[in-house]
Amino acid sequence: MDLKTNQVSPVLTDPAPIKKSRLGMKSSLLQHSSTFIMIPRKKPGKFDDVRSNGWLDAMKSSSPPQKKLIKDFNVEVASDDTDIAYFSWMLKYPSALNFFEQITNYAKNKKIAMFLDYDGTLSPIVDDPDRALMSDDMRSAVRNVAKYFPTAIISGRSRDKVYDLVGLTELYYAGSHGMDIMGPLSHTVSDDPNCVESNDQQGKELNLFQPAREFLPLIDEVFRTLVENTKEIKGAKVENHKFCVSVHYRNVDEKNWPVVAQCVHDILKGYPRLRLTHGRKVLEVRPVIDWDKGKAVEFLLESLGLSDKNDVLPIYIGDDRTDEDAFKVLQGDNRGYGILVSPVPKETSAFYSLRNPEEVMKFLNTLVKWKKQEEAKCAIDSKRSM
Ligand SMILES: O=P(O)(O)OC[C@H]1O[C@H](O[C@H]2O[C@H](CO)[C@@H](O)[C@H](O)[C@H]2O)[C@H](O)[C@@H](O)[C@@H]1O
Repeated sequence: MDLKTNQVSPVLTDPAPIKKSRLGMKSSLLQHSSTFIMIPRKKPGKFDDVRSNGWLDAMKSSSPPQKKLIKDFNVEVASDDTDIAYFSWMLKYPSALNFFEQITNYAKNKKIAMFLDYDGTLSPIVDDPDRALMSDDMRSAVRNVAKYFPTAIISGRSRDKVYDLVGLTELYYAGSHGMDIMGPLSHTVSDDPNCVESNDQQGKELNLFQPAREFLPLIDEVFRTLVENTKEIKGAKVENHKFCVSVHYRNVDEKNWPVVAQCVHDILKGYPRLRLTHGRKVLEVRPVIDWDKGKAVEFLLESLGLSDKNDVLPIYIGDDRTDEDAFKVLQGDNRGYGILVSPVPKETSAFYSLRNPEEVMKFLNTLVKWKKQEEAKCAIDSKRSM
């Protein structure tokens, strides 16, 4: 198939709706009663495309500001209006730490499956994506969680990159927003032509699922074009994540954000089979296929033999817009818990919240401690009944 010349609409932007003219009409000829009023057509401005399609608004709102927390006797004190807004938002999305008992009451006699995003969830957000390292303490928290619950990392980064950063063999990894999954061997999913048997670094047999395989040459081509066309924009950085491309503008002067947006927009016009989504100060170019982090969660649950079961509780922890697809999947039919990591109020389909990666670590450690206690109780009970 010629992936460049398909009829699909050129770009789907993620968060912001396409703005029509105030009257919802595209034409500059507005009909009024039976007469026509001529409105002079405005000369197109340099960045009209990215202004009118909402990209710039989405870019401006794409990452919460960093805020200092005041601590007083271990109690966070509302320092300003932002804190008050956060606390009232938490009434709708309570802290998974404060509501830990409710979570474990529900999880009793259920099998928890843990899904974790990487950036902003396991590692703090930093200026240089290559320096987004997770702490050793976080690594050991994730390792312990994986001892007790099937655990997968689902990241926007390439699978290899996220594996290098996490470095744990006990987990499953899905890169490129779920378009590159190394999951358990399973007969129910292996019939799909995009699924092949493979081996991980340790030689363990696994299933490799890559639903956007045919897009590889196209992604590579667009990556090289983006690198070339953004090279004059100070601070812009382009990453190749195999099945998607990230264009970072975190380190670009805000006055040049329209230049970044327009550049990506112009390139995408030539690739109708690719689309744009927004992440935290990053524009993400990916194939127009019906696949996202939510679909990856469903795929992994199926591969693990944990799909459609009442005694399974999937938990997904993530911080970004792309994680919302996974939250929605868990929200549907009350299947499981999405936990949004955010220090500021955000519209979300998650059920609970955590403020930052430190709280994520605390949550994971508390979960492991609870599980150990449950197992110890079970062991005592079964001894008594012998
Ligand atoms: O799905 P994720 O694992 O959360 O990956 C999403 C993107 O994460 C990285 O970018 C983000 O984190 C960087 C490091 O803290 C930060 O500099 C950047 O502004 C954030 O957008 C990664 O570099 C992207 O390619 C991922 O798509």
